[in-house]
Amino acid sequence: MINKKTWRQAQIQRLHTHQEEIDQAAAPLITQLITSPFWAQAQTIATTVSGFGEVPTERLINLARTSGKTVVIPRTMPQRQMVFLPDPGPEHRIISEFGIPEPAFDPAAVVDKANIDLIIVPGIAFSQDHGWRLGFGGGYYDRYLSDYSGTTCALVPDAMLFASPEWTVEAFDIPIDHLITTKGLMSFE
Ligand SMILES: Nc1nc2c(c(=O)[nH]1)N(C=O)[C@@H](CNc1ccc(C(=O)N[C@@H](CCC(=O)O)C(=O)O)cc1)CN2
Ligand SMILES: Nc1ncnc2c1ncn2[C@@H]1O[C@H](COP(=O)(O)OP(=O)(O)OP(=O)(O)O)[C@@H](O)[C@H]1O
Repeated sequence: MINKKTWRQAQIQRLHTHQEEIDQAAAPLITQLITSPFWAQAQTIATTVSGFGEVPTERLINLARTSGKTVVIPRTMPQRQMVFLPDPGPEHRIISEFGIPEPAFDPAAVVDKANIDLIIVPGIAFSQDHGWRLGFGGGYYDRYLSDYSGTTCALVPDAMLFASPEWTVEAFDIPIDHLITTKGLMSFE
């Protein structure tokens, strides 16, 4: 098996060439998400502000807000830690050193992970055998999810879906509970 870093770089390149397909998959994937039981049951939802090669999340953020849910988005912290804060909206986000719009840090506003009902986890590749996930390589979500007990899901366009992991699954990797794919919902709980 080729090394994880090489495989990740190739997959990121691949996603860049599939941006149109990813953008087109967004609407049907989001429809599946908002009609799922775990969406209905979630009051506080964590998602990301998407970048290039990712499923666009802005519409999803708006849909959650208009259905009265609280949307929290990540802020990266030193030592590859991450916290979630309420989304202040597009105009009030601050661009991080990685180029990702984030909420300003306010210790009093950090949302405890026990109070996050559903985390929509970003990634670049997912496996349909067990819901394994590969991200951009920061390890932020693996660390964050290691003691998270709520529900996780991911929006997975075809270019991110693999029959089994083509990358190396490691001891710290946390599988995703529900993959939302163009072939339907795949649950691993
Ligand atoms: N839209 C979005 N926001 C997100 C994530 C995401 O995947 N998507 N994250 C999901 O985790 C967190 C940020 N993830 C990051 C992952 C890696 C690096 C990083 O250090 N990149 C290095 C190269 C890493 C390496 O190859 O070792 C760099 O850019 O130099 C930064 C942020 C939080 N916000
Ligand atoms: N629970 C953890 N505790 C400590 N270190 C961890 C943990 N999980 C992952 N790491 C470290 O983080 C690094 C990156 O992990 P990995 O390659 O799985 O990232 P990723 O899941 O692709 O990225 P991300 O979660 O940021 O999207 C690894 O070198 C690993 O040692």
